[in-house]
Amino acid sequence: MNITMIGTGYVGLTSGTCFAEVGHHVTCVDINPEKIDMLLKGEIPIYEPGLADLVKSNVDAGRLKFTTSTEEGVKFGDVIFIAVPTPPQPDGSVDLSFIERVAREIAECLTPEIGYRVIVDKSTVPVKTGEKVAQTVRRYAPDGVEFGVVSNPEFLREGCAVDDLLHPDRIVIGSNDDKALSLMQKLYEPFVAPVLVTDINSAELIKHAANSFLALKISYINAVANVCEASNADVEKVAEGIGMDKRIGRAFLNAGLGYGGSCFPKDIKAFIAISEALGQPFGLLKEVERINAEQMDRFLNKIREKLWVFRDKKIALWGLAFKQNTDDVRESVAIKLAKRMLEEGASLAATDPEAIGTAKRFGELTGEITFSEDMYGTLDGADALVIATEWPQFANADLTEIAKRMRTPLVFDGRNLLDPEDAKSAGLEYESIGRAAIV
Ligand SMILES: NC(=O)c1ccc[n+]([C@@H]2O[C@H](COP(=O)([O-])OP(=O)(O)OC[C@H]3O[C@@H](n4cnc5c(N)ncnc54)[C@H](O)[C@@H]3O)[C@@H](O)[C@H]2O)c1
Ligand SMILES: O=c1ccn([C@@H]2O[C@H](COP(=O)(O)OP(=O)(O)O[C@H]3O[C@H](CO)[C@@H](O)[C@H](O)[C@H]3O)[C@@H](O)[C@H]2O)c(=O)[nH]1
Repeated sequence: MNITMIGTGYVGLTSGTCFAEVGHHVTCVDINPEKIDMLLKGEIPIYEPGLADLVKSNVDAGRLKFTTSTEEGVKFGDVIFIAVPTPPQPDGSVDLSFIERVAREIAECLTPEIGYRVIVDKSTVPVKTGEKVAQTVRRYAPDGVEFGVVSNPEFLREGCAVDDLLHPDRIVIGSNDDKALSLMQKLYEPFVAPVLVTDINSAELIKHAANSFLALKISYINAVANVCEASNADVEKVAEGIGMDKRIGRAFLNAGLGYGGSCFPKDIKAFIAISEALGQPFGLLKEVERINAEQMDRFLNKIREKLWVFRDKKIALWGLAFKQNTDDVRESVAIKLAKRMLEEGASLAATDPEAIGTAKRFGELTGEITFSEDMYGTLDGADALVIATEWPQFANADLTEIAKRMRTPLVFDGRNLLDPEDAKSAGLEYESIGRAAIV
């Protein structure tokens, strides 16, 4: 089938490429000419394992194209996906202006001669957005145009997006239009995954409810971690023990500095705002947010207790990305932590396997900070090492080398990557989350 992806950001590029990979013909549209120029030159604007090769092979096979023209995209795709940003407004509610604009732009390019089009929302949007999209397209399109509107939320995780897209746990398709639903089922035929068909409102709600539940699991284990610390228990063992119950599962029970990234913080805020607007305040999610914010304060207190003051201390910071296997620093807890330590007068030597460039461009880190690709180099003369992102390189670090390089071998592990006994044997004074400190 012919597919158009409007918005060639993280979701548009990865999912457009995967649709091409399973045999569809895909045109990716973006209003950012620099991004499209890069892609036309064979450069990939984001770091995502496996993506560069997949883009290249599908471009070479003639199944994947890039353009800045929405009109070209609307003429091309029987199915037109919307994958544009849905950022938060200051009050937490969702800014839907990008979606509204795309709905108008699609409408203005539709003609009765083009034939039936399915307009699919892949962006994360509040329940009832599909109804608004349908109204907007109807209002701005010429008479006689035929279209259906679908919600098809995206569940990919950054860092393993290609695998998540090619082998999803489930595909959710929501629409009140039977013709649109049958085209969507045909589109997803090459994927081996259960397909859940719902009405459009339920599909939209599934996305916010799923992300909120995952964030709830993270805050839950972080709250448990605090109880573990107070009782000399080990949160890793507790997570294993509760996770072995199939009804609970071990995934998303990694205690740490809390969740960040471009999705969870904004989507939890959005779901709180949506529920409130519908007259159903969701206090539980406010508590999830509170616990998440508190994790950072608790961790900083832990460092403060040992260092006494941050001023004039050299701290090695391992991690800038919001999680492993990505160069994305949007809403990164590591960046927030770095800002707090810089504000208190520490000097930082930061490293990250992929996110140094994005962190520099992000521009939020000002003060005494240097960046280095050499993770051991950041330790020379350091008063403390702070681990903020769960990269495997950090988990597999040479502990003796860490101890050798530092001025005082104090390690604060915000992602529980190291083994406390191994750290102790290597001569490190080691603090982590929800595990008794080993001195
Ligand atoms: N990043 C993720 O992991 C992820 C996963 C699932 C869902 N989502 C959701 O998907 C949506 C997109 O997220 P993202 O991370 O891909 O965003 P992004 O910022 O990486 O990309 C969005 C792209 O849309 C383009 N754009 C904006 N207006 C446009 C227009 N009128 N026409 C054409 N292009 C336009 C921008 O230039 C940008 O390249 C959001 O709603 C997000 O919540 C994101
Ligand atoms: O046990 C865990 C798991 C994750 N995290 C943190 O949670 C955040 C989000 O991680 P993850 O969910 O893996 O990354 P995202 O790429 O943001 O993916 C989430 O957000 C996407 C956008 O909506 C959804 O599509 C995905 O299903 C959903 O997992 C990161 O800061 C992680 O460090 C933890 O602290 N503990």
